[in-house]
Amino acid sequence: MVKIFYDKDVDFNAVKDKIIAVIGYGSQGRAQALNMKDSGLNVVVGLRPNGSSWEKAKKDGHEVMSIEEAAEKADIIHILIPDEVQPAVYKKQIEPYLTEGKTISFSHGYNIHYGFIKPPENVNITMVAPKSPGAMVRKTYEEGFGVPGLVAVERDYTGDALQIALGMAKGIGLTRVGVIQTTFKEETETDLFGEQVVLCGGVTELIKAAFETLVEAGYAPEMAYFETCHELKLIVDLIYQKGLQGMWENVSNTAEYGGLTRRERVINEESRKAMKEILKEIQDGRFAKEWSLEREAGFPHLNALRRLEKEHLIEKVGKDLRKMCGLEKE
Ligand SMILES: NC(=O)C1=CN([C@@H]2O[C@H](COP(=O)(O)OP(=O)(O)OC[C@H]3O[C@@H](n4cnc5c(N)ncnc54)[C@H](OP(=O)(O)O)[C@@H]3O)[C@@H](O)[C@H]2O)C=CC1
Ligand SMILES: CC[C@](O)(C(C)=O)C(=O)O
Ligand SMILES: [Mg+2]
Ligand SMILES: [Mg+2]
Repeated sequence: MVKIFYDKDVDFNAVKDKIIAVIGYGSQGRAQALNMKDSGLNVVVGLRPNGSSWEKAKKDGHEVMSIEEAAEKADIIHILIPDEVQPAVYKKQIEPYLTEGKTISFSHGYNIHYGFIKPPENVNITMVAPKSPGAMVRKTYEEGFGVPGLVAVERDYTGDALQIALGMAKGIGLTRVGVIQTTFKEETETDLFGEQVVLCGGVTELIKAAFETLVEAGYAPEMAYFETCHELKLIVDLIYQKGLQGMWENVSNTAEYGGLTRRERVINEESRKAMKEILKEIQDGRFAKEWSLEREAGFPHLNALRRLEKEHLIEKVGKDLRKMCGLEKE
C-alpha cells in the first residue's frame, strides 16, 4: 500500500526557518520557487548570471544570486536544472558548499539513482516531484488547488529529511491534492518508462503512424490531423476525468466495439515485448549510459531527431489547423 500525505498531515516546522535555494528557473524552477515563496517559505534563486532566467526571476520578485552563492547561503539546495547538466553544475558549483546537515533535493531521482551525483555522507538527499509539467504546477496553485506529487528520501542524515521534503511539497501545493511516498529508484524508473513508452514516445509515434496511414491512403492531411491528433485531447480528458470506463461510456457504441476489437492488432505481443526491453534498459542503466554519451558528443542524435520531427507533415498541417482553431497564435 502506498503512503499518501495531504495538507492535514504536514506542517512547515522542518522548513520554516530554513533557506531554500532553487537552482534553475525553467519549467519546474519558476513554478516551484513561486509557489514556495507564496506559501511563506524562504526562497532564493540560484542562476548563472549571463543566462536568460536571471531577469525573469528578478522580475518575479525573487532574491537572485549565483549558483555558488545560493548553495552557500541555503540549508536546502533544490536542483531544478536539466538532468543532463546537473552532474557538472553540482560538482563545480554546489558540492563545495554542501556542508554537514544540509539537504540536497531534486524533482527527479535520475542523477542520484544512476550515481552521476554522489553527495557526501553527511547531508540529506531528498526528492519532491510534482507529477505534472511546471506550468500546471503554478496555474493550479494560483487557482487554490495543485497537482499530485511524490516525495522520497535517499538519505536521512538529520533525522527529519522526510519532514523537510513534505514541508517543501506542501509549499509547492502538492499536499493539497496528495503526495505519495516513493523511492529514488521507483520514481526514476517509472518516470523514464512512462515518458518513453506512453506519454512522450509512444503517443507521438502512434499519432504519426496513424496520420501517415491515412495520408498515404489518399485522405486529406487536415482530416487525418483532426482524427489522429486533435481529437486525442478529448479522449484523454475523458480518461483523465472518468477512467477508461468513463471514456467508453461517452463514445459511440460503434467506437467502443471497433476500439475494443481492433486495439490488440496495434498494441500486441510484439509491443509488450518491446516495452519489457525498454524497461530492462532503464533498470540496468543502459539508457542512462546512452544519454550521457549523447550529451558528451554534443547531442548529434537528438538534434537529428528534432529536425526530422519538426519537418514532419503533421507539424505543418497541425500548425495551420491550430491557428484556425485559435489554439496557436502567429
Ligand atoms: N519539465 C517538467 O515538467 C518536469 C521536470 N522534472 C524534473 O525537474 C528538473 C528540472 O527540469 P525542467 O524544469 O524541465 O528544466 P528546464 O530545462 O526548464 O531548466 C531550465 C533552467 O535551467 C537552467 N540551466 C540550463 N542549463 C544550465 C547550466 N548549464 N548551468 C546552469 N543553469 C542551467 C536555465 O538557466 P538559463 O536561463 O541561464 O539557461 C533555466 O533556468 C529535472 O530534474 C526534471 O527531470 C520533473 C517533473 C516534471
Ligand atoms: C512526461 C515527461 C516528464 O517526465 C514530466 C513532465 O513528468 C519530464 O521528464 O518532463
Ligand atoms: Mg514525469
Ligand atoms: Mg521525466
